[in-house]
Amino acid sequence: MPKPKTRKVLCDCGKRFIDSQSRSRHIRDSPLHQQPVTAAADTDATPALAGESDETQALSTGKEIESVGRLYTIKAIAGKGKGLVAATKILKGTRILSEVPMFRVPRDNSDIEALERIVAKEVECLNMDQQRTFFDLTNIYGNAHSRPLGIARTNVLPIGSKASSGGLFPEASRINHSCRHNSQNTWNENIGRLTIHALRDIEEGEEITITYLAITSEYTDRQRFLKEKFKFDCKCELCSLPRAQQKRSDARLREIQTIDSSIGDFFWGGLESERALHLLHKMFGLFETEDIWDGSISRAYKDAYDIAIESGDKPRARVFAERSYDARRVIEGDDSPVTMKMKRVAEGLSAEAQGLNGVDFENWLWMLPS
Ligand SMILES: C[S@@+](CC[C@H](N)C(=O)[O-])C[C@H]1O[C@@H](n2cnc3c(N)ncnc32)[C@H](O)[C@@H]1O
Repeated sequence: MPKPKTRKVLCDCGKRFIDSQSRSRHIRDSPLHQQPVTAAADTDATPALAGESDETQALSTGKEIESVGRLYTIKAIAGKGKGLVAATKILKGTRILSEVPMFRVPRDNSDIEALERIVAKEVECLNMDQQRTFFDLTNIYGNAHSRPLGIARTNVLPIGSKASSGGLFPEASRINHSCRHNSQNTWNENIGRLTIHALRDIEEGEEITITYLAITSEYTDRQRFLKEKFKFDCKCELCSLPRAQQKRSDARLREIQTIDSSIGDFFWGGLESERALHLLHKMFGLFETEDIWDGSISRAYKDAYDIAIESGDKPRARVFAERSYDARRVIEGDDSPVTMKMKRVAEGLSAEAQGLNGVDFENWLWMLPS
Protein backbone atom coordinates (compact mmCIF):
# COMPACT_ATOMS: atom_id res chain seq x y z
CA MET A 1 0.00 0.00 0.00
CA PRO A 2 1.71 3.24 -1.07
CA LYS A 3 2.16 5.79 1.68
CA PRO A 4 -0.10 8.82 1.16
CA LYS A 5 1.85 11.94 0.27
CA THR A 6 1.10 15.10 2.21
CA ARG A 7 1.53 17.60 -0.63
CA LYS A 8 -1.56 19.81 -0.95
CA VAL A 9 -3.24 21.28 -4.02
CA LEU A 10 -3.22 25.07 -3.97
CA CYS A 11 -6.16 27.11 -5.22
CA ASP A 12 -5.68 30.58 -6.74
CA CYS A 13 -7.48 32.04 -3.74
CA GLY A 14 -4.76 30.74 -1.40
CA LYS A 15 -6.68 27.81 0.12
CA ARG A 16 -5.05 24.38 0.17
CA PHE A 17 -6.84 21.12 -0.58
CA ILE A 18 -6.00 17.48 -0.21
CA ASP A 19 -6.66 16.84 -3.89
CA SER A 20 -7.76 18.50 -7.13
CA GLN A 21 -11.26 17.12 -6.74
CA SER A 22 -11.70 19.02 -3.48
CA ARG A 23 -10.25 22.11 -5.13
CA SER A 24 -12.70 21.80 -8.05
CA ARG A 25 -15.62 21.41 -5.64
CA HIS A 26 -14.45 24.47 -3.73
CA ILE A 27 -14.11 26.53 -6.96
CA ARG A 28 -17.60 25.43 -8.04
CA ASP A 29 -19.34 26.02 -4.73
CA SER A 30 -17.49 28.81 -2.97
CA PRO A 31 -18.91 32.32 -3.19
CA LEU A 32 -15.26 33.43 -3.28
CA HIS A 33 -15.13 32.27 -6.86
CA GLN A 34 -18.47 33.52 -7.99
CA GLN A 35 -18.42 36.09 -10.68
CA PRO A 36 -20.50 39.23 -11.02
CA VAL A 37 -24.11 39.49 -11.93
CA THR A 38 -26.62 41.69 -13.67
CA ALA A 39 -30.01 42.07 -15.15
CA ALA A 40 -31.41 43.41 -18.38
CA ALA A 41 -30.05 46.87 -18.91
CA ASP A 42 -31.85 49.99 -20.08
CA THR A 43 -30.02 50.64 -23.29
CA ASP A 44 -30.79 54.33 -23.62
CA ALA A 45 -29.01 55.56 -20.54
CA THR A 46 -25.86 57.55 -21.11
CA PRO A 47 -23.59 57.12 -18.13
CA ALA A 48 -20.79 59.45 -17.30
CA LEU A 49 -17.86 57.12 -16.73
CA ALA A 50 -15.47 57.45 -13.86
CA GLY A 51 -12.05 58.66 -14.91
CA GLU A 52 -10.12 56.23 -12.78
CA SER A 53 -9.11 53.65 -15.34
CA ASP A 54 -6.00 54.87 -17.08
CA GLU A 55 -6.31 53.15 -20.45
CA THR A 56 -10.00 53.77 -20.67
CA GLN A 57 -10.83 57.21 -19.44
CA ALA A 58 -14.08 57.64 -21.17
CA LEU A 59 -16.00 60.23 -23.11
CA SER A 60 -19.72 60.16 -23.50
CA THR A 61 -20.82 60.24 -27.15
CA GLY A 62 -24.56 59.93 -27.09
CA LYS A 63 -25.60 56.33 -26.78
CA GLU A 64 -22.07 54.94 -27.01
CA ILE A 65 -19.15 55.45 -24.73
CA GLU A 66 -15.80 55.63 -26.49
CA SER A 67 -12.59 54.90 -24.70
CA VAL A 68 -9.69 57.26 -25.27
CA GLY A 69 -7.34 54.26 -25.48
CA ARG A 70 -9.54 53.05 -28.38
CA LEU A 71 -9.35 49.43 -27.27
CA TYR A 72 -13.08 49.18 -26.72
CA THR A 73 -16.40 50.93 -26.88
CA ILE A 74 -19.25 50.54 -24.42
CA LYS A 75 -22.46 50.14 -26.38
CA ALA A 76 -25.88 48.52 -26.44
CA ILE A 77 -25.76 44.88 -27.50
CA ALA A 78 -28.91 43.15 -28.72
CA GLY A 79 -30.50 41.11 -25.93
CA LYS A 80 -27.77 41.86 -23.39
CA GLY A 81 -28.11 45.47 -22.31
CA LYS A 82 -24.77 47.20 -22.62
CA GLY A 83 -21.40 45.59 -23.15
CA LEU A 84 -17.84 46.18 -24.30
CA VAL A 85 -16.89 45.82 -27.96
CA ALA A 86 -13.33 45.82 -29.33
CA ALA A 87 -12.63 49.11 -31.12
CA THR A 88 -9.54 47.63 -32.75
CA LYS A 89 -7.88 44.24 -33.04
CA ILE A 90 -6.70 43.28 -29.53
CA LEU A 91 -3.85 40.81 -29.30
CA LYS A 92 -3.76 37.87 -26.88
CA GLY A 93 -2.31 38.89 -23.51
CA THR A 94 -3.18 42.59 -23.91
CA ARG A 95 -4.36 44.34 -20.77
CA ILE A 96 -7.64 45.64 -22.11
CA LEU A 97 -8.55 47.54 -19.00
CA SER A 98 -7.43 48.10 -15.43
CA GLU A 99 -9.67 49.84 -12.92
CA VAL A 100 -9.84 50.83 -9.30
CA PRO A 101 -13.25 50.19 -7.77
CA MET A 102 -15.64 53.05 -7.07
CA PHE A 103 -15.97 51.38 -3.69
CA ARG A 104 -15.70 48.00 -2.01
CA VAL A 105 -18.30 45.91 -0.24
CA PRO A 106 -17.98 42.78 1.89
CA ARG A 107 -18.98 39.64 -0.04
CA ASP A 108 -20.53 38.12 3.04
CA ASN A 109 -24.26 38.70 2.57
CA SER A 110 -25.37 37.13 5.85
CA ASP A 111 -26.32 40.46 7.43
CA ILE A 112 -28.24 42.15 4.62
CA GLU A 113 -29.25 45.19 6.69
CA ALA A 114 -25.63 45.88 7.63
CA LEU A 115 -24.69 45.52 3.97
CA GLU A 116 -27.44 47.93 2.99
CA ARG A 117 -26.05 50.54 5.41
CA ILE A 118 -22.50 50.06 4.12
CA VAL A 119 -23.56 50.48 0.50
CA ALA A 120 -25.72 53.53 1.26
CA LYS A 121 -22.78 55.20 3.02
CA GLU A 122 -20.35 54.38 0.20
CA VAL A 123 -22.73 55.74 -2.44
CA GLU A 124 -23.14 58.96 -0.45
CA CYS A 125 -19.37 59.44 -0.53
CA LEU A 126 -19.17 59.21 -4.35
CA ASN A 127 -18.89 62.43 -6.33
CA MET A 128 -21.71 63.38 -8.72
CA ASP A 129 -20.14 61.76 -11.79
CA GLN A 130 -19.45 58.58 -9.92
CA GLN A 131 -22.99 58.50 -8.56
CA ARG A 132 -24.34 58.86 -12.10
CA THR A 133 -22.10 56.00 -13.23
CA PHE A 134 -23.15 53.88 -10.28
CA PHE A 135 -26.87 54.44 -10.72
CA ASP A 136 -26.62 53.62 -14.42
CA LEU A 137 -25.43 50.09 -13.63
CA THR A 138 -28.06 47.39 -13.79
CA ASN A 139 -30.05 45.93 -10.92
CA ILE A 140 -31.44 42.40 -11.15
CA TYR A 141 -32.95 42.52 -7.69
CA GLY A 142 -35.86 44.78 -8.56
CA ASN A 143 -37.69 45.79 -5.39
CA ALA A 144 -36.14 43.06 -3.26
CA HIS A 145 -33.54 45.55 -1.98
CA SER A 146 -32.98 49.27 -1.99
CA ARG A 147 -31.71 50.33 -5.42
CA PRO A 148 -28.10 50.97 -4.27
CA LEU A 149 -27.90 47.54 -2.65
CA GLY A 150 -29.50 45.88 -5.69
CA ILE A 151 -26.98 47.53 -8.01
CA ALA A 152 -24.09 46.67 -5.72
CA ARG A 153 -25.08 43.01 -5.44
CA THR A 154 -25.70 42.81 -9.16
CA ASN A 155 -22.38 44.20 -10.32
CA VAL A 156 -19.83 43.35 -7.66
CA LEU A 157 -16.63 41.69 -8.90
CA PRO A 158 -14.26 39.72 -6.65
CA ILE A 159 -11.39 41.64 -5.05
CA GLY A 160 -8.36 40.41 -3.14
CA SER A 161 -6.51 37.13 -3.09
CA LYS A 162 -9.19 35.64 -0.83
CA ALA A 163 -12.00 37.57 -2.60
CA SER A 164 -13.60 38.34 0.75
CA SER A 165 -14.69 41.69 -0.63
CA GLY A 166 -15.99 42.83 -3.97
CA GLY A 167 -15.72 46.04 -5.97
CA LEU A 168 -18.06 48.11 -8.10
CA PHE A 169 -16.35 49.02 -11.36
CA PRO A 170 -17.52 51.70 -13.78
CA GLU A 171 -16.53 49.75 -16.91
CA ALA A 172 -15.54 46.20 -15.94
CA SER A 173 -18.99 45.69 -14.41
CA ARG A 174 -20.36 46.22 -17.94
CA ILE A 175 -18.70 43.14 -19.36
CA ASN A 176 -21.12 40.42 -20.44
CA HIS A 177 -20.73 36.69 -20.07
CA SER A 178 -19.81 34.03 -22.61
CA CYS A 179 -19.14 30.35 -21.88
CA ARG A 180 -16.35 30.75 -24.48
CA HIS A 181 -15.11 34.05 -23.05
CA ASN A 182 -12.25 35.81 -24.76
CA SER A 183 -11.07 37.76 -21.67
CA GLN A 184 -10.26 37.22 -18.03
CA ASN A 185 -10.93 39.38 -14.98
CA THR A 186 -8.39 39.26 -12.14
CA TRP A 187 -7.81 41.33 -9.03
CA ASN A 188 -4.16 42.41 -9.05
CA GLU A 189 -3.08 43.09 -5.49
CA ASN A 190 0.26 44.60 -6.53
CA ILE A 191 -1.35 47.48 -8.40
CA GLY A 192 -4.63 47.58 -6.45
CA ARG A 193 -6.69 47.24 -9.63
CA LEU A 194 -8.94 44.82 -11.39
CA THR A 195 -7.48 43.85 -14.75
CA ILE A 196 -9.10 42.45 -17.88
CA HIS A 197 -6.76 40.57 -20.23
CA ALA A 198 -7.37 39.15 -23.70
CA LEU A 199 -7.19 35.33 -23.61
CA ARG A 200 -6.79 35.21 -27.38
CA ASP A 201 -6.71 37.67 -30.26
CA ILE A 202 -9.98 39.61 -30.37
CA GLU A 203 -11.10 41.07 -33.69
CA GLU A 204 -12.31 44.64 -34.10
CA GLY A 205 -16.10 44.69 -33.55
CA GLU A 206 -16.06 41.48 -31.48
CA GLU A 207 -17.65 41.65 -28.05
CA ILE A 208 -15.29 41.47 -25.06
CA THR A 209 -16.57 38.78 -22.69
CA ILE A 210 -15.64 37.19 -19.38
CA THR A 211 -17.14 34.12 -17.73
CA TYR A 212 -19.56 34.30 -14.82
CA LEU A 213 -19.05 30.57 -14.21
CA ALA A 214 -16.54 29.25 -11.70
CA ILE A 215 -15.81 26.24 -13.91
CA THR A 216 -17.01 25.38 -17.39
CA SER A 217 -19.71 22.81 -16.83
CA GLU A 218 -22.07 21.05 -19.21
CA TYR A 219 -24.72 22.86 -21.23
CA THR A 220 -27.73 22.23 -18.99
CA ASP A 221 -25.79 23.05 -15.80
CA ARG A 222 -24.49 26.27 -17.35
CA GLN A 223 -27.94 27.31 -18.49
CA ARG A 224 -29.49 26.57 -15.09
CA PHE A 225 -26.79 28.45 -13.18
CA LEU A 226 -26.85 31.54 -15.43
CA LYS A 227 -30.64 31.69 -15.35
CA GLU A 228 -30.81 31.35 -11.56
CA LYS A 229 -27.97 33.68 -10.67
CA PHE A 230 -27.87 36.11 -13.57
CA LYS A 231 -31.38 35.93 -14.99
CA PHE A 232 -30.57 35.31 -18.63
CA ASP A 233 -30.58 32.48 -21.17
CA CYS A 234 -27.10 32.13 -22.55
CA LYS A 235 -26.96 32.05 -26.34
CA CYS A 236 -23.18 32.24 -26.66
CA GLU A 237 -21.29 30.41 -29.37
CA LEU A 238 -20.91 27.30 -27.18
CA CYS A 239 -24.53 27.27 -26.05
CA SER A 240 -25.71 27.70 -29.67
CA LEU A 241 -24.00 24.61 -31.05
CA PRO A 242 -26.22 22.09 -32.86
CA ARG A 243 -27.35 19.30 -30.50
CA ALA A 244 -24.89 16.66 -31.75
CA GLN A 245 -21.93 19.01 -31.33
CA GLN A 246 -23.28 20.12 -27.98
CA LYS A 247 -23.21 16.52 -26.76
CA ARG A 248 -19.65 16.04 -27.94
CA SER A 249 -18.62 19.26 -26.21
CA ASP A 250 -20.34 18.14 -22.98
CA ALA A 251 -18.48 14.83 -23.13
CA ARG A 252 -15.16 16.66 -23.47
CA LEU A 253 -16.00 19.01 -20.57
CA ARG A 254 -16.91 16.00 -18.43
CA GLU A 255 -13.63 14.37 -19.32
CA ILE A 256 -11.71 17.52 -18.35
CA GLN A 257 -13.39 17.44 -14.94
CA THR A 258 -12.72 13.72 -14.50
CA ILE A 259 -9.04 14.17 -15.32
CA ASP A 260 -8.80 17.19 -13.02
CA SER A 261 -10.26 15.08 -10.21
CA SER A 262 -7.99 12.10 -10.82
CA ILE A 263 -4.81 14.20 -10.79
CA GLY A 264 -5.25 14.58 -7.02
CA ASP A 265 -4.80 10.78 -6.71
CA PHE A 266 -1.16 11.23 -7.65
CA PHE A 267 -0.49 13.11 -4.44
CA TRP A 268 -2.00 10.24 -2.45
CA GLY A 269 0.16 7.70 -4.13
CA GLY A 270 -2.73 6.27 -6.15
CA LEU A 271 -1.43 7.33 -9.56
CA GLU A 272 2.00 6.96 -11.16
CA SER A 273 3.64 10.20 -12.29
CA GLU A 274 3.82 8.93 -15.87
CA ARG A 275 0.09 8.20 -15.93
CA ALA A 276 -0.65 11.59 -14.31
CA LEU A 277 1.34 13.38 -17.00
CA HIS A 278 -0.39 11.40 -19.74
CA LEU A 279 -3.75 12.48 -18.33
CA LEU A 280 -2.70 16.12 -18.18
CA HIS A 281 -1.40 15.90 -21.74
CA LYS A 282 -4.80 14.58 -22.79
CA MET A 283 -6.46 17.42 -20.90
CA PHE A 284 -4.46 20.00 -22.86
CA GLY A 285 -5.74 18.39 -26.07
CA LEU A 286 -9.30 18.76 -24.77
CA PHE A 287 -8.66 22.41 -23.83
CA GLU A 288 -7.54 23.06 -27.38
CA THR A 289 -10.54 21.33 -28.98
CA GLU A 290 -12.86 23.18 -26.60
CA ASP A 291 -11.07 26.49 -27.23
CA ILE A 292 -10.34 27.02 -23.52
CA TRP A 293 -7.53 29.49 -22.84
CA ASP A 294 -8.28 30.73 -19.33
CA GLY A 295 -6.73 30.06 -15.91
CA SER A 296 -7.27 26.30 -16.45
CA ILE A 297 -4.15 26.29 -18.62
CA SER A 298 -1.77 27.76 -16.04
CA ARG A 299 -3.37 25.64 -13.30
CA ALA A 300 -2.87 22.44 -15.30
CA TYR A 301 0.78 23.33 -15.98
CA LYS A 302 1.15 24.07 -12.26
CA ASP A 303 -0.26 20.58 -11.52
CA ALA A 304 2.29 19.12 -13.96
CA TYR A 305 5.01 21.12 -12.18
CA ASP A 306 3.87 19.78 -8.77
CA ILE A 307 3.92 16.22 -10.11
CA ALA A 308 7.44 16.65 -11.49
CA ILE A 309 8.69 18.22 -8.25
CA GLU A 310 7.11 15.48 -6.16
CA SER A 311 8.89 12.95 -8.36
CA GLY A 312 12.22 14.78 -8.01
CA ASP A 313 12.20 15.46 -11.75
CA LYS A 314 13.68 18.97 -11.97
CA PRO A 315 14.19 19.16 -15.76
CA ARG A 316 10.48 18.63 -16.40
CA ALA A 317 9.52 20.76 -13.40
CA ARG A 318 11.43 23.68 -14.91
CA VAL A 319 9.61 23.41 -18.26
CA PHE A 320 6.19 23.12 -16.61
CA ALA A 321 6.93 26.07 -14.29
CA GLU A 322 7.91 28.18 -17.31
CA ARG A 323 4.74 27.22 -19.15
CA SER A 324 2.60 27.97 -16.13
CA TYR A 325 4.33 31.33 -15.83
CA ASP A 326 3.80 32.11 -19.54
CA ALA A 327 0.11 31.20 -19.29
CA ARG A 328 -0.29 33.31 -16.15
CA ARG A 329 1.32 36.35 -17.86
CA VAL A 330 -1.30 36.17 -20.59
CA ILE A 331 -4.24 36.26 -18.21
CA GLU A 332 -2.89 38.53 -15.46
CA GLY A 333 0.24 40.29 -16.73
CA ASP A 334 3.81 40.44 -15.46
CA ASP A 335 2.92 42.57 -12.46
CA SER A 336 0.49 40.16 -10.81
CA PRO A 337 1.65 38.46 -7.57
CA VAL A 338 0.80 34.98 -8.88
CA THR A 339 2.72 35.55 -12.13
CA MET A 340 5.72 36.93 -10.25
CA LYS A 341 5.71 33.97 -7.88
CA MET A 342 5.59 31.49 -10.77
CA LYS A 343 8.46 33.33 -12.46
CA ARG A 344 10.59 33.01 -9.32
CA VAL A 345 9.75 29.29 -9.14
CA ALA A 346 10.81 28.76 -12.78
CA GLU A 347 14.00 30.77 -12.37
CA GLY A 348 14.88 28.82 -9.24
CA LEU A 349 15.23 25.64 -11.30
CA SER A 350 18.14 25.39 -13.72
CA ALA A 351 17.31 24.81 -17.36
CA GLU A 352 18.72 21.57 -18.67
CA ALA A 353 19.14 21.29 -22.42
CA GLN A 354 17.44 18.15 -23.68
CA GLY A 355 18.82 18.42 -27.20
CA LEU A 356 15.29 17.73 -28.42
CA ASN A 357 12.87 19.82 -30.46
CA GLY A 358 9.23 19.87 -31.54
CA VAL A 359 7.37 16.57 -31.23
CA ASP A 360 10.40 14.79 -29.73
CA PHE A 361 10.61 17.39 -26.97
CA GLU A 362 6.87 17.12 -26.23
CA ASN A 363 7.12 13.31 -26.16
CA TRP A 364 9.97 13.54 -23.65
CA LEU A 365 8.14 16.17 -21.58
CA TRP A 366 4.90 14.17 -21.25
CA MET A 367 6.66 10.79 -21.06
CA LEU A 368 4.98 9.66 -24.28
CA PRO A 369 6.40 6.94 -26.53
CA SER A 370 8.38 8.43 -29.42
C1 LIG B 1 -22.62 42.57 -14.93
S1 LIG B 1 -23.91 42.82 -16.04
C2 LIG B 1 -23.14 43.09 -17.54
C3 LIG B 1 -23.46 44.44 -18.11
C4 LIG B 1 -24.88 44.64 -18.46
N1 LIG B 1 -25.17 44.03 -19.75
C5 LIG B 1 -25.22 46.11 -18.50
O1 LIG B 1 -25.94 46.51 -19.41
O2 LIG B 1 -24.80 46.83 -17.64
C6 LIG B 1 -24.63 41.18 -16.23
C7 LIG B 1 -26.00 41.17 -16.87
O3 LIG B 1 -25.87 41.46 -18.23
C8 LIG B 1 -26.72 40.62 -18.97
N2 LIG B 1 -25.89 39.65 -19.67
C9 LIG B 1 -24.61 39.35 -19.44
N3 LIG B 1 -24.17 38.43 -20.28
C10 LIG B 1 -25.21 38.11 -21.06
C11 LIG B 1 -25.38 37.20 -22.13
N4 LIG B 1 -24.40 36.44 -22.57
N5 LIG B 1 -26.59 37.14 -22.72
C12 LIG B 1 -27.62 37.90 -22.29
N6 LIG B 1 -27.51 38.79 -21.27
C13 LIG B 1 -26.32 38.89 -20.67
C14 LIG B 1 -27.60 39.89 -18.01
O4 LIG B 1 -28.74 40.66 -17.78
C15 LIG B 1 -26.72 39.84 -16.79
O5 LIG B 1 -27.46 39.68 -15.61
